[in-house]
Order: sequence, then structure tokens, then C-alpha cells
Amino acid sequence: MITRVKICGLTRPEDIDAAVAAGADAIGLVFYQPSPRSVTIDQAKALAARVPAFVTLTGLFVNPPVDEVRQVLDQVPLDLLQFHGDESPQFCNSFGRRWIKAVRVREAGQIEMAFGQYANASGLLVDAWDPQRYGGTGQSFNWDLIPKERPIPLILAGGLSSANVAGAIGQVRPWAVDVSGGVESAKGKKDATKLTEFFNEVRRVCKTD
Ligand SMILES: O=C(O)c1ccccc1NCC(=O)[C@H](O)[C@H](O)COP(=O)(O)O
Repeated sequence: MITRVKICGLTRPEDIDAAVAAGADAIGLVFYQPSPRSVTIDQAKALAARVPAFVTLTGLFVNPPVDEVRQVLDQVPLDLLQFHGDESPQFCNSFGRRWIKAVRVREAGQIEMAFGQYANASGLLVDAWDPQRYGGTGQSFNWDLIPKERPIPLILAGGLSSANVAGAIGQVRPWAVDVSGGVESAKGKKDATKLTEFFNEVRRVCKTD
């Protein structure tokens, strides 16, 4: 089994290089100003220029105005949109791009419902629920709430690090994992050593499978 890896919330060119060198399948740029990992369009253009072929450049939004997404799409060569707020399926579908939807998991049955609601998504990202923050919380949630039946790819996020990613993959068997805080030295600053350790753990568990 192979588990893909998305590294989210990069803000520095050297972190793009480190994530790509470590083996990232996808890179996430945050277009949500309250986040300490938020980037401007100009920053995003410079970061995007360092992302090579076959690495999926993902733009993350939280309840954005339509015009804001269009403005980013006009200027930044995103491969995938990630909606991390309370966006409707109609909204997510309206940009003519591939997209994934994040669900912040709080209770049983929520993920099953989201699979039905967001059936056109290219993947469903499951993350921890927090009363104050939409994501990037560094918290994990109860993985027993994740169903085994998955009509579209499931991406596991929330509080992952080199310490728990192997166990997470073994238990949940996700299509991909998504990490931000667990590979950082400070918010928005990725740590090359933590990135390497994270990928080593993913490879170790995938090899033994
Ligand atoms: O990273 C943020 O600051 C953020 C803010 C608002 C919505 C989503 C955000 N990040 C989303 C991600 O994709 C993170 O990788 C995911 O939430 C996991 O974060 P972490 O628990 O720090 O690994």
C-alpha cells in the first residue's frame, strides 16, 4: 500500500524545496488571512514557481468570496482547490476545477454524511474539530469515527507527526495524509529534519504493508 503525503501551510521557498526533496505528493498554500500560514497572491506565485511537475499544488480556502477564489485562480497555477470551511457542494463545484473538502470531525456519522454530500469531490479530508479554529490546530481526533467504506479518497489530517503517522496509517489506511504543524519549527516555517523523519515513517509503514 502507498500513502500519499500532502504538506500544508508552506510560506517560504526553501520549505517548498525541502518538502519536494523529502517526497511530497502535494503542497498546500493557505489563502485565509487569519491563519499565521496565510500567503498573498504574490508570495503564492513565487512559491508555485518552485513546484515541479507531478507535485499537486493545492490552494486552501475557508468560506471565501467567489471573487477571491477567481482572483487567485487567475494568477496562481493551482492544480487543486481545498475548501476547509462550511462551503456547500454547489459552491465547491462552481470553479470548474478539481477540489477536496475538509470535514472537521466532532461526532459519529458526520463523515458518512459528508461522503454523500460531497460526492463530486476528488477527496474528503478529515481533520480535528476545534471551536475557535478551522484547521491547522495540531490536534488529532478519534479515528474510530472514520468509516471503512469510502466512495472517494480519504485524506487524514490533524495532529500528525513522525511520532504517530505510522500508527495512523496502520489504523485508518487513508489514501493520503496531510500535515502542517507536525513538520514545523514555528507556524508557517517547515523544519527539514521533521519533514525527513515524517517521510521516513510513512515509507517504513508502507513498506511493511
Ligand atoms: O494551517 C492553517 O493555519 C489552517 C487554517 C485554517 C484552515 C485550515 C488550515 N490548515 C489546514 C490543513 O490542511 C492542515 O494541514 C490540517 O488542518 C492539519 O493541521 P495540523 O494539525 O497542524 O497538522
